[in-house]
Amino acid sequence: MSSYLISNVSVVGAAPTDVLIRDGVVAAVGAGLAAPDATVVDGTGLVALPGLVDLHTHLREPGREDAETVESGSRAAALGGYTAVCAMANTSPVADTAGVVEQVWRLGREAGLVDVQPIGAVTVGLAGERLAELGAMADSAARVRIFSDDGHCVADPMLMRRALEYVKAFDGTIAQHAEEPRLTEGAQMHEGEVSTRLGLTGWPAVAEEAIIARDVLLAEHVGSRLHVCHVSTAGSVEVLRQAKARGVRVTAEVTPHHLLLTDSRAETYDPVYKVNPPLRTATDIAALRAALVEGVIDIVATDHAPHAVEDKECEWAYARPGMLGLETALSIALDVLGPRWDLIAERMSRTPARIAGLEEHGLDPAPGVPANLTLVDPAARRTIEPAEMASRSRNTPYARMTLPGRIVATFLRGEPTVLDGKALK
Ligand SMILES: NC(=O)N[C@@H](CC(=O)O)C(=O)O
Ligand SMILES: [Zn+2]
Ligand SMILES: [Zn+2]
Repeated sequence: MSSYLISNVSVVGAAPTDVLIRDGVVAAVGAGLAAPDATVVDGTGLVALPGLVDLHTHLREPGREDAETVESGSRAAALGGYTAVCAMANTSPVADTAGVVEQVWRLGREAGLVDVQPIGAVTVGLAGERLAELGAMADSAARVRIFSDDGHCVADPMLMRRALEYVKAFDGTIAQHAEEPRLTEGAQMHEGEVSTRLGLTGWPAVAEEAIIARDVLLAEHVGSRLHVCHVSTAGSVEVLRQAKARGVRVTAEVTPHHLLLTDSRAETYDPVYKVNPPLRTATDIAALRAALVEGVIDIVATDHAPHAVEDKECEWAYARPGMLGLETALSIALDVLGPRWDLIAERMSRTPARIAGLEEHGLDPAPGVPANLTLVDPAARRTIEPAEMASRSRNTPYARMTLPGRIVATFLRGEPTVLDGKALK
């Protein structure tokens, strides 16, 4: 295995030092390290972070390889500074058996760009009727610990209770897409002033908040771990705050787009802004940002949702919801939070790794630690060009926006997956 000496780099915002990587682990951290055999990577002006971990990624394989594959999504992730991603189960076939989660896990190993940790479905076919074989997925080579019907809500409270109870045996987590389906029938965007003006059916905040309120009570009742996907409203933050104050075992994520973009984007009728849950208001954004800083929201997760051109470049009502996220998440976080590196490391690497149980990830560079890390140039600014993205899809809401920060290099177990801003595989 090779050795790399990252010189003069700021580790999570601290004063510049050197980081020596050897045999897949961090061998030493300190100023003035000498290693004649090592390849030198000039870290001047760069910040080293523990490799980012995404708890919510759609890779579309199996089934929609035209939109994304495990390999193309892994490349997008590595370019975004990620060393691990959790792949959502709403593929075709659905990842509701040991066979499918093992296939996704194996494809991730073969691509070798990030660790791909499959998430298993909660219910068979995401149909919300009976539990999938959670135990078999947990025992499989993929060692599934997070289960989610994401894209759909586990709306039946009895099924949700059973799922929470079942995963408690192996300290698993149910990740809920919180959307009361009876309140969002035909919904096209956030229910509010803009939807009224545009005449589009609204997706009210209460459809999310009602499910989160129910689920934190269920999780409390059975003593299980609940994770709330893509929290998008100020009211959800208040429900989470109360639950956490009571000691409920709940964690929550917010996406980069819900921290930055408002429902006024729908005025363009450009379906690139159509997403579930929908873009909300400036008031919601302010509450989400504050909650993320405070820790009421634990992590940033991308909800990277690639869609083929024909599913996005059509009339708003027919377009599929979802937007790309992996290649822009760190830039949005930097834009929203500023250069608060410890906070960024906490919300985008350490805590998501802990929630997912990925023990080799989310660790700051220190001697003996697996060398999963990313180097960021905080001074760089780049203009987002959809055609230049590694994803097979083009549905980024940031096209032609100039964003701060650039990923210069990413290391997975001591080997670079990205160098000079370019993927090596
Ligand atoms: N976020 C979305 O709008 N879409 C996701 C599903 C989901 O995360 O709910 C997708 O799979 O496309
Ligand atoms: Zn979802
Ligand atoms: Zn999703």
